[in-house]
Amino acid sequence: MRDTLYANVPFLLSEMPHRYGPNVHLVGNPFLLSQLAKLCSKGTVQPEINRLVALLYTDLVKTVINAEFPRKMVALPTRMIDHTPQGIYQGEVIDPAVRAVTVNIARAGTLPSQVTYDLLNTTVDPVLVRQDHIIMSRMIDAKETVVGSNIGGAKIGGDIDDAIVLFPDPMGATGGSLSTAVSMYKEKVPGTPRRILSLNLIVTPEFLRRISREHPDVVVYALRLDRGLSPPEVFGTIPGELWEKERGLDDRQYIVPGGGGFGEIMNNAYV
Ligand SMILES: O=P(O)(O)OC[C@H]1O[C@H](OP(=O)(O)OP(=O)(O)O)[C@H](O)[C@@H]1O
Repeated sequence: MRDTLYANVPFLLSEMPHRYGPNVHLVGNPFLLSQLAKLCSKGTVQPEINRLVALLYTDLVKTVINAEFPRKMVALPTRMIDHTPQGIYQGEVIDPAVRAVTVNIARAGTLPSQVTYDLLNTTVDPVLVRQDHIIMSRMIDAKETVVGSNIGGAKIGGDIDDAIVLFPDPMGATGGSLSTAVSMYKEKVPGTPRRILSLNLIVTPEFLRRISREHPDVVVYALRLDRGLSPPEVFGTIPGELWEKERGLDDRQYIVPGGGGFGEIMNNAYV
């Protein structure tokens, strides 16, 4: 007789309520919000910056694996099998036979993608895990307003058929970078992905609007929603209720309250 206790393990994601639709998940996690607040504050410099980014992504990726990755039933003998035939764990584990591709959106996405890649390699069969690289930058006009995103080069290591494709990028500001990257995959990389996931530390309502319009199939997991420049009537409302009025970007398309340009602070390069 086998114990079915772990045959169907629930995973309840702690989420902030919102009205952005079912493909947006605003993770509710006080520990991570504390670490993120530290990361965003003025006195935090390297090496603390990268330590915090790595810590936050380690947790966010685990959350996403729990919520999104398929599972399978196993019967794995434990060390006790030498003493008793009952020494077998029977229950669910993350299915190791799933393809996963993490995309490094250089530059702020580089460390998050490396953390994601390393964690995926310890969770599913490493043969099925890949990291791609895209060099991207937001283009600005003479007034320093962001006018689009430009791909300067890419190393794509194969197709994405049936793969879970992850885009771990700290800031979702205008959504231009993610939208351009996802479009490139859809248009130029062969195969139909199983799922496309965006893993962000901070997103804006503007980012969510653009992604949900241009790529409604993308599922977003974010640790924080920033809408600090919204008119007063927005504050206190459930996020997304007054979506058209919500504003998280300043005139230079930086996130408010935000934490500065993460590509800049992580690389100590203020261009
Ligand atoms: O949603 P968007 O408006 O496209 O902005 C977000 C992009 O900007 C940041 O990157 P980083 O500072 O590395 O790049 P940048 O030079 O393009 O700002 C961030 O990590 C995103 O990649």
